[in-house]
Amino acid sequence: SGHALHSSTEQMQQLQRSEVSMVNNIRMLVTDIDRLNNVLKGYIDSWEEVSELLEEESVSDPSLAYKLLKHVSEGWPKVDSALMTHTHISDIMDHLSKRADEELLPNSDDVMGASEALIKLSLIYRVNATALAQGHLQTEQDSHTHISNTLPLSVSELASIGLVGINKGHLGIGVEFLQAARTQAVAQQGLKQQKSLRNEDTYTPQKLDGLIKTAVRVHDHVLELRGERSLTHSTASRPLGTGVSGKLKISSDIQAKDSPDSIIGTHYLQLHTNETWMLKEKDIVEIKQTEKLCRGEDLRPIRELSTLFCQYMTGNHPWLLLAPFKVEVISRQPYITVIYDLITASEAESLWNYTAEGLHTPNHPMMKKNENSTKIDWSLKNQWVNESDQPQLKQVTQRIEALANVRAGQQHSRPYMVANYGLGGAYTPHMDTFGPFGITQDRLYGERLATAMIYLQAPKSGGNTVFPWVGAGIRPVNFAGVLWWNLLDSHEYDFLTKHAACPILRGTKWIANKWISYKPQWPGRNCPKDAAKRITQPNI
Ligand SMILES: O=C(O)CCC(=O)C(=O)O
Ligand SMILES: [Fe+2]
Repeated sequence: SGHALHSSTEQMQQLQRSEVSMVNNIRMLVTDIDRLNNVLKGYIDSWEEVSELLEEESVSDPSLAYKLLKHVSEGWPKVDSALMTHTHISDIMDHLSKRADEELLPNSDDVMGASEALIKLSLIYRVNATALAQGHLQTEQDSHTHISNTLPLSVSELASIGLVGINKGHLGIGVEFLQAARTQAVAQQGLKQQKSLRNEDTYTPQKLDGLIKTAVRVHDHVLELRGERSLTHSTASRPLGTGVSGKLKISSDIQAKDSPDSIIGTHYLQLHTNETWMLKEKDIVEIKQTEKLCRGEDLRPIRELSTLFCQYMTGNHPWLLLAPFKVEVISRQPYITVIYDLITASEAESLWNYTAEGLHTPNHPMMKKNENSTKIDWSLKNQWVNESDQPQLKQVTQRIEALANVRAGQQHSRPYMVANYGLGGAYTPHMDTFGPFGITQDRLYGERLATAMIYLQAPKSGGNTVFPWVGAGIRPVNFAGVLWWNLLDSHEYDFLTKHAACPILRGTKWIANKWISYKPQWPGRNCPKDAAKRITQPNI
């Protein structure tokens, strides 16, 4: 198995740095070998000139003797000094040959991971495959179309990505990439004929036509049978083939008429008691709402949005009277806030620098199964960091403690989880809690009462944190924290806190999570007066 380099942009940057130095070494090696090669070849040539004339007794011939002596006396010092470079050559070769043992190198799994990432990005941000082929990253975000530059993709790259898409069940995207490959192949065919070049691409327009025809047939069939989207597949909203569109009934259209645009808040909680809906519809709605939020939509009605506000807050802590935090209320129920400048730039930087060397693929206890067996998928690498390893974390904890009126220090909770996302890095919808369906728990500190998540580095584009059942999302901002309460004041789970990280489109995303545990809060907090009543606003 590989090192899953694609699941951490930090490790891909490390690879890029090492690649630059490796290629520089290879350049030096080639120069040294060329020089040695030339000198040795010159010596051979010079010898061959002399040796052609040489016969058994011929060194007694004065001119020949002269030539022989000159050949060796002038040539050998050059050979000798050229041979001196062999230590340099073997040093470089030594260095290069150790790379595979000492460094994480990508393999075909990483290329597959990168293809899947491109498919995921296309699906969620509605990337235009034809534009992407030509080096324009055209996406839909914040309800607008964004265009930026990227590298153009070749016919065979487009075709392989398209086939990965189809194999992974993303038929609409797959067909789009195959069509983009075909357009490119046709354009290049003309060009190649002009230059009378041989067509070396294995994907000819004819071959792609065949692939597209089959893929379109499968696409339309799946759309008819299964609809537009499930956890395991996606299609375009309309059939792609000609002729069938008339008789096709489109299930998502019918569904759209009967159900509200979005199912959020108490409406969702009411549906919780309906077992059939929970089994059949919940995951689809969740994924669709997550994807809308990732594109920057807000799913809530204006009447709810109009109750939100920003404010300086102290958490009633005297310490923070001097320097209150800028807090933005993202949602009142559940209570989700963004706390700006929760960490300083230098604290954030030293934390990710510290973590960069020790990143590893997390072993998520709920990786395989989660509530209703939805697969947890996260493309990130992480490390757990203690306050004693990074002393400035103590101050960060103190700020969280003061603002949220909790105990979150090293003796009251687990270390910070510092994570770096990968190519298209995302985290599918999940609760941060161990329960109610989880297989592990924290016997020492109890449930994760609240989550304080800090954006150490915000990606340039994509990577929002979204709450599909709240109908709200957060655009990451450098050094801001997001705080939410996973348990209600009645101590029950708040299912509305289910959240996801949208795939990163561009840039690097580093986060640090402090999970505030349940048990250590008992000495400092009152018991709930009314267990059945939701208490809307905890201390901040
Ligand atoms: O990165 C994000 O936006 C969310 C991260 C998250 O949900 C987690 O680490 O549990
Ligand atoms: Fe989470």
